[in-house]
Amino acid sequence: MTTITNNGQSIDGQPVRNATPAAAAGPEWVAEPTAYDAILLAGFGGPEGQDDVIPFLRNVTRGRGIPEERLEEVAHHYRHFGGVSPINEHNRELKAALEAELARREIDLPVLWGNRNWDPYLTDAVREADAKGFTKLIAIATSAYSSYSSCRQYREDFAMALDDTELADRIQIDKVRQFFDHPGFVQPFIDGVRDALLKARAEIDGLDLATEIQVLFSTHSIPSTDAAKSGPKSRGFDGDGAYAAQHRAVAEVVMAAAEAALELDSSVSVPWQLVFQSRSGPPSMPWLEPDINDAIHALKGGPTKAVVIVPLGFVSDHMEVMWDLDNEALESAGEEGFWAVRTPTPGIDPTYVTGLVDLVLERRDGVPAEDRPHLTDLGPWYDVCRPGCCENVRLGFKPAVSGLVP
Ligand SMILES: CC1=C(CCC(=O)O)c2cc3nc(cc4[nH]c(cc5[nH]c(cc1n2)c(C)c5CCC(=O)O)c(CCC(=O)O)c4C)C(CCC(=O)O)=C3C
Ligand SMILES: [Fe+2]
Repeated sequence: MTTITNNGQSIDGQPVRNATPAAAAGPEWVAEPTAYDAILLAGFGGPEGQDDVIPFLRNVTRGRGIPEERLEEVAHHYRHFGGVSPINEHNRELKAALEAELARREIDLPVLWGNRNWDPYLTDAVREADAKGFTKLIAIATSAYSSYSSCRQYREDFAMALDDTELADRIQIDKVRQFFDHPGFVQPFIDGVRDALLKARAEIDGLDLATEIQVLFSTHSIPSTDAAKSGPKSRGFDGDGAYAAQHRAVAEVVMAAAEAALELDSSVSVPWQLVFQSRSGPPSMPWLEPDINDAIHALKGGPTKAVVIVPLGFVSDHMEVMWDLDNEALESAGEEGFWAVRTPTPGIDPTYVTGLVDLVLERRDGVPAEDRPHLTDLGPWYDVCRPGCCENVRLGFKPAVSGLVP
């Protein structure tokens, strides 16, 4: 078994990204305690009928140079499910679960919900906040890692919503830290990998966990230029930036915990790799690789009999999980004759929901860094993003909230 590293050791043949551990990154990244009026649950948004599909895709891809063929392909994924993404329903359920958890803990914070790309929009949530007299919002974005698409774009869209509603001088939106290594987010993945390994061992006679199974941690591919810019410059991430380093560090933690739960001999480590999915953009533009399907086909001819697919980059079973994993990746595994399962996303797992409430409270109360739960050396992540953190070189500078002003 390997340990979490920041110091250039190799993890299962994958290069390790050098970076300053959070503890050494300076004390200034914990924000002052703040008396918030409400929580803003910020979702991606998705279509809820055939007529929504094209307008939704236009919203997502505005100004992004996504080829027309890719849009048609993605529209087909949605059409296959009646034009409905389950993501809005997931966020309704998450909102209800957060409200129940807040009530249980007697915390008086209403939850407002708004999406980046579909109704209800962030502008609706901001107007609702104003109508109710709320001026200080703490946002939870349904996205755990650092990158343009998974962090900064939410912050830019908050700024845009405040601009569009002309409420920027009345309403403040802060955002909880990226929670990739918060135990509430990680525990459901640990449980899922443990259960999958137990199932594989029970169903495949004489399975050798040290050689005959591969755990594939899958996340959304992003353009390599976005990956390189993910995380603050001062932390010194190289290569594919904080985005890749965070996923690798979390995967390490998940594997170590799952192996411990199976009481494997300490000499046995279960093979795993980080893979990417759902690439778009023109073929000429480099995105993070390997693609999950290529990675599965590459296992052909080796000792692998079984694959465990872990949707590490996602918080719920939305379209990227239902189509790209449950449809395509499981089919790729079938083509190679591999036994395969896909493990759950956090969804509304009570551990995850409790963790999200804890993330809000640590901001409200200004909990010091040393008391903040985190499972990797890379965290606990920043309350307030640094200038240039997760910037998008293709789209250029756009104003964002919840960060230091350059
Ligand atoms: C890192 C990341 C996450 C994880 C973090 C997070 O969750 O925020 C994520 C989530 C999601 N992505 C989603 C859907 C789409 N993403 C697209 C396009 C893109 N995603 C990107 C990155 C990410 N995406 C990028 C770099 C692009 C290229 C265009 C651009 O630079 O923006 C496109 C356009 C067509 C296409 O190119 O595929 C669609 C339709 C849905 C909703 C699913 C549903 O409806 O159930 C969800 C949760
Ligand atoms: Fe996406």
